[in-house]
Amino acid sequence: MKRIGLLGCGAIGTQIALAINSGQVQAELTHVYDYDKSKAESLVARLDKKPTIVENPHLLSSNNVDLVVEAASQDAIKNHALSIIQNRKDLMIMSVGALLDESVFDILFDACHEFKKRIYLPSGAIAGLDAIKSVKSELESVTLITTKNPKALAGAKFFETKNMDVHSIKEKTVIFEGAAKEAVTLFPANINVAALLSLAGLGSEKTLVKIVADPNTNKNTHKIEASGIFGKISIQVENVPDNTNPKTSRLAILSAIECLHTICSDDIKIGT
Ligand SMILES: NC(=O)C1=CN([C@@H]2O[C@H](COP(=O)(O)OP(=O)(O)OC[C@H]3O[C@@H](n4cnc5c(N)ncnc54)[C@H](O)[C@@H]3O)[C@@H](O)[C@H]2O)C=CC1
Ligand SMILES: O=C([O-])CC(=O)C(=O)O
Repeated sequence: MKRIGLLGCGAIGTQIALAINSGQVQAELTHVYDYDKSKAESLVARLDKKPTIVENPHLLSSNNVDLVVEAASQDAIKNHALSIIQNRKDLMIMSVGALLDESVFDILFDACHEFKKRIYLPSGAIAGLDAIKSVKSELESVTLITTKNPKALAGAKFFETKNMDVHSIKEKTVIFEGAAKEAVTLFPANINVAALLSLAGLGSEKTLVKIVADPNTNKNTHKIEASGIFGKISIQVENVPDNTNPKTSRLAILSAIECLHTICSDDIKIGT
């Protein structure tokens, strides 16, 4: 059975830990870390089989684990992903936006080859990555239109740079249009899906992102429009937000659990 270390004990990390605890994912959660120790403590209190709370992220991967699951932040990837791979652990990443920094991507790509380790990127809060990957060589345009309630967008760096108060948005408003590369920097906790789409398809400069703030929605909606020699793809998901973190969709959590289940089980793999 695989031994898992968890980096980040918030909305996604908690549900992953509970899925392991219930046996839905056949693995052993052995170590957890969160820079807010109270988050790690409240998570461990909910588990029957208690993992060790480690005092720093390096202890996650220097211990005897097979895979580290990151569900923390882009900074956590920038600061810790390389040492996890160098410690010869596989890594599952939720804060995929960090990989649009080419220096981060290249270093991790090379490290995976050198240390013969894998990085897994679950499909997260979107659908259709299988198709985007398959048509990659024939893609001509990809646009992601993401609509969230302003309260799910609150706190993003974007609002500091624009001197805009998110709570003053009273009607459906396009607040950002630009390349995925810029979107993941300005909305680091909201649009990691744009990074997934970029990495699967046209890259972070050519993947276009539109972010819409809609005070009348209670869903996190992601619409992908892609076209090229192969034809057209149009996929929309209307996600229920997690009840502890409105930025994060329920689908992102379920996708992380399904990805981990696939990694941890020896059976039939469905889909690309
Ligand atoms: N790939 C995808 O489709 C999606 C990715 N995400 C991303 O996944 C990550 C986790 O999401 P949630 O669990 O919803 O967030 P959350 O905010 O509920 O939980 C994150 C936890 O990680 C901890 N944390 C943050 N930075 C840390 C660091 N450098 N070191 C240690 N602990 C750290 C926080 O204290 C918090 O407890 C976020 O970066 C989020 O943006 C979220 C939704 C979809
Ligand atoms: O969960 C979502 O709807 C998307 C999200 O926050 C992200 O990609 O960072």
